[in-house]
Formats: sequence, C-alpha cells, structure tokens
Amino acid sequence: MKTPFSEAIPVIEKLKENGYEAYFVGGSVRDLLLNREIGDIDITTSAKPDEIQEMFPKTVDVGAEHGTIIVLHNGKPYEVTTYRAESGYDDFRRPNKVNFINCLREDLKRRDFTINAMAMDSNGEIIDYFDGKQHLEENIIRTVGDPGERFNEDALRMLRALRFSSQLQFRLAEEVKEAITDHAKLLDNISIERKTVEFEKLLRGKNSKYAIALLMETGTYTYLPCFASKEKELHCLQKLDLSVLSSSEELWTLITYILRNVEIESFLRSWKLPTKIIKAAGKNNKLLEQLQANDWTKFLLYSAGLKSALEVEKIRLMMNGHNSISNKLAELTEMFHRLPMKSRDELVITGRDILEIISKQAGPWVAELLQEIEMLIVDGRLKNDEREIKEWLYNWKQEFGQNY
Ligand SMILES: Nc1ccn([C@@H]2O[C@H](COP(=O)(O)OP(=O)(O)OP(=O)(O)O)[C@@H](O)[C@H]2O)c(=O)n1
Repeated sequence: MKTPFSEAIPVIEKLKENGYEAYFVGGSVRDLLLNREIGDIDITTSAKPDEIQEMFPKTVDVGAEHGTIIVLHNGKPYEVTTYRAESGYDDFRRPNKVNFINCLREDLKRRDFTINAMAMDSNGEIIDYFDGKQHLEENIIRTVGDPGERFNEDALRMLRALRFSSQLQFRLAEEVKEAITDHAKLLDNISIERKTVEFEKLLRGKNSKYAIALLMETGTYTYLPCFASKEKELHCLQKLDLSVLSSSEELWTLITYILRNVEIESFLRSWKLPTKIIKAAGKNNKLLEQLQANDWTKFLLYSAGLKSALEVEKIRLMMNGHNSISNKLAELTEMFHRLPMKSRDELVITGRDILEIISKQAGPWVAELLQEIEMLIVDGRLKNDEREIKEWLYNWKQEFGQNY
C-alpha cells in the first residue's frame, strides 16, 4: 500500500546513495505515531542546499539561506532541509567549513517541542532523543530543553504550543505555561501573518476551549490584533464548538459577529486577511443583522447565495446552541434548490428590455423595477419567461407608468 512516507522513501534513498544522512522529521513523524492524517513530509539531511539541488532534477529554492529546498518527486513536494546546527546557516556558503554528518541530534535539539523533535529513518525506525514518544503517550506538550530558550529563538512557538494543545487535545506542561506567561511580550516581534495562521488553527482545533483558556491565562491574547481587552468575547468563543467551522470565511464571520462593535474591515485588515475573507465576513455580518428581525425568506436566500447563506446559518445555529446543524443546513440547501431562480444571470430580461417597453428616460427606476421582477419570480408569483414578464411590464406601464 502506498503511504505518504513510502512515496517519499526514494528521496531519502537518493540522498543516502550520495553519501548523506537523511531522515523524516517533525510533524509527519508525530502524526504517524498519533495515527493522524499526515500533512507535509519534511526531510532533514546532512546534504547542503546546493548539493540537494544538484542531486534532484526538480527542485524549488524556497529558502536556501535557511537550508531549505523543495524537492519535487513524482509531482509531490518534499521540504528537504540541511541539519540545523550550532554553527548556523551562514556556513552553507562556506561548504567545507562544517561537516554535517552526525548532526541529527543537534538538529532535533533545536526544534520546538519534544513531540515534534523525533526523526524516522527509511526503515521506519524512530529516533527519539528527547522522550517525544513518551510525551505523546502522556498527551503533554514539553519543549526540547529550556522553554525560555526555545521561545527566544522563535516567539511564534508560544502560539504553536497553544495551537497543538487544541489540535491534539494535549495539556501544556506547567513549565511551558509559565515560560509563555513570562515571554509573551516577545510576540510583539512576530509578523501578523504567522500569528494569523496559528490563531486560526488554534480556534479550529478540537480543544479550542482549553487553548482559549491558555491564551487568557498566559496573557498571549493581548498580543493578538484588537484582542487586548476582549476577555468577554474570548469567553464567548470558548463556549462554542468551533470544530464545526469548515472555512476561514465562517471563522472570521463568527469572530467579527461576536466582537460586534469593531469596524469589520479594519479589524480583518489588521490580521492581514485576504480580501476574499474580508468581503465574505462583511456580507455575512449584514445578513446576520437582517436575520435578527426575520427568518429566511426566499428572496433573502436568493440574494445571499447558497455559500453565504450556509455560512451564516451555521453561525446562527452555533450561537443558539443547536445540535442538529447538518440537518438544518440540508433543509436550507433544499430550500435554495427549490427557488425558481438562483441568480440574476438567469433572469430572461434586461434593463434594456424594460426601457424599450416603458420608453422613459433611464434612471434608478430601471434597477428598482428589475428587482421587483426578480422578487416576484423568486417568490413564485411571476414566471421567468420573456413573454410573461413583458406582459407584466405592459400592465405595469398602464397602471404606474405615468407616475415615473
Ligand atoms: N517555530 C517552529 C516551527 C517549526 N519547527 C520544527 O519544524 C517542524 C515542521 O514545522 P511545521 O511544518 O510548521 O509544523 P508541523 O509540526 O509539521 O505541524 P503542522 O504540519 O500540523 O503545521 C516542526 O515539527 C518542528 O520540528 C520548530 O522547531 N519551530
């Protein structure tokens, strides 16, 4: 049977044939031992970036200065990174100065958590210098060595600790929690893009409730854009089962809905989110507002479109503590499919047709009339048929035409 690892073995073998050491490392080894779905496969090696590039026909230089080259094998990308070693990456440019053979331990020592600091050779043998396996069994997150040192090397690791606690449903070791509390301020130096990725994963993990509690307990939440005084809102997020969310659009719609008083666009821009998400959250919040007064009507569903309608409905159901969300969403989907028309593109007449029949000067009234026709069709009171609509327009002209 092909597994993500067996497909990657030729990459390791090639490195070894050329006299280098090479191992699987990091998250993929952790996830294999946890029986979780395997994400990206990372390989660590004693070969230097230029040597990796020479050995494989298809490579992408994604950060040779940090020792990382992507190797494409059978169309799949593998991140191949030269051992991180004490002497630093600078030595890649002076290839004869360092010999990376036997530096695996050094490499693993520089990783964030013991559960992420295991390697696996091409025979499936696990190399575990820092008790990662034991900590996996104990469901605990511990740093490799001193937590303060690891967080000083990269402050994002503090948010990673919280995100893993949520995704894997692991506890944070007491000394890790304390070090995060002491070093939280270092998060000021971390780019917002990196924080956003971790925050999303943290919220969408299985134990977001615990991770949000940790955000508050360690004070790290104050280093997230616009969250400094939002304890009440974080408590609110904590009460929800966020694992039902299936997209970033849904997540950020929910967050902005809970925050209520923020200016949505500038808030989301401060998280450097893509325009697509900013637009969706803005539109969805307007819908949520409309739905506070009334339930779905055919026309509201039509105007929203199925994608937004489902996003919004899921959030409404979550907030109301509903426990049969998928049934309700299926009902709404059915209601959408029963609509006589699903989008304006399907409308068989245009503003030009209206002008021809009514023969008055163009103005906002044309768009208003088009919308009225759309509403009647969506409501099932008029057929989306050219002849019928034109007949309706002639009648309209007779009745109201003079007043326009
Ligand atoms: N700030 C970081 C980021 C990553 N790593 C190391 O690099 C590996 C790969 O990192 P990444 O791909 O970001 O995360 P994964 O652990 O693979 O987890 P996931 O794929 O679920 O994001 C980690 O396992 C860890 O050993 C680290 O030490 N410090």
